Amino acid sequence: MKNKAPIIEIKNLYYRYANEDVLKNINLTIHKGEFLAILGPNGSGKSTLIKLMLKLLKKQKGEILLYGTPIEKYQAWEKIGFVPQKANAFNSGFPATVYEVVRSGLTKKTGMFRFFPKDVKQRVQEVLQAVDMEDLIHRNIGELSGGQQQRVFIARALIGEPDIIILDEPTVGIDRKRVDTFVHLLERLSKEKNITLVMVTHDLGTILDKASHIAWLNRTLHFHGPVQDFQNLDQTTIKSFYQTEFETLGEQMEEKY
Ligand SMILES: Nc1ncnc2c1ncn2[C@@H]1O[C@H](COP(=O)(O)OP(=O)(O)OP(=O)(O)O)[C@@H](O)[C@H]1O
Repeated sequence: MKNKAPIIEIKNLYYRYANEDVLKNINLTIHKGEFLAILGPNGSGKSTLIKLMLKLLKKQKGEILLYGTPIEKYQAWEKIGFVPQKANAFNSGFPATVYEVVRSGLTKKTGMFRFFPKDVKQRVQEVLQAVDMEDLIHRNIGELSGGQQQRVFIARALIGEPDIIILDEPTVGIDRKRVDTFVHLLERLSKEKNITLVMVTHDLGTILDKASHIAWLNRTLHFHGPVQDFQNLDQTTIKSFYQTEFETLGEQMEEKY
């Protein structure tokens, strides 16, 4: 990854909730165009790390640089799209159409006022097309399946023309086959639009042939590197990541858990 610009740099990062150390000495650099999957057991600090990168939590100790700027001073949030955990949890009566949900991704911050209303409609159609959802533009969001709702949220993130999209477990509650299609869509966006992706996931089997890099977190960062290097790790090393709950890597790759 020579000559690729660092987009997110995390240096000596620690985080503590009231009486629990959750992140310890995290050092991680994410470069332009990477598709990074963040993996780790429940409660290992994955969501906390993502929230710190997005300034949804205030940094306590260590450094976070976004495009080379310390996060405290960073302003260009329109470059960073976010798809939160359980975005796909609308009930069928939720009173918003797919069009409205996607349009709501255009905020003052993302430069909505650059667009005339006619152009907004066109932009919504374009991003829905990118996720193969343009036919459902007038449907109510709550009437869609979990996988379809997640695609709408990707479109919502895309409408601000982000440089990077951060996703927190976007595939929870979606069946295996649809997860594969969804992750394939992300991979395509990453390649075609050169969008950097950071995705927290439990779907190791699905992610291994799609992501470019893996970060294995369990309060500390046990591994960070290209996916091929992760696949070449020996089983004793991988076992130490899981601590207690361990199956062979082969089983992990075959089974969704
Ligand atoms: N707001 C909070 N206040 C106190 N403790 C919290 C808070 N949010 C998370 N925690 C604790 O911090 C630890 C890490 O949580 P976090 O959500 O970052 O883990 P995670 O790896 O994303 O977990 P999961 O895979 O289950 O979503 C957990 O023990 C959790 O209980």
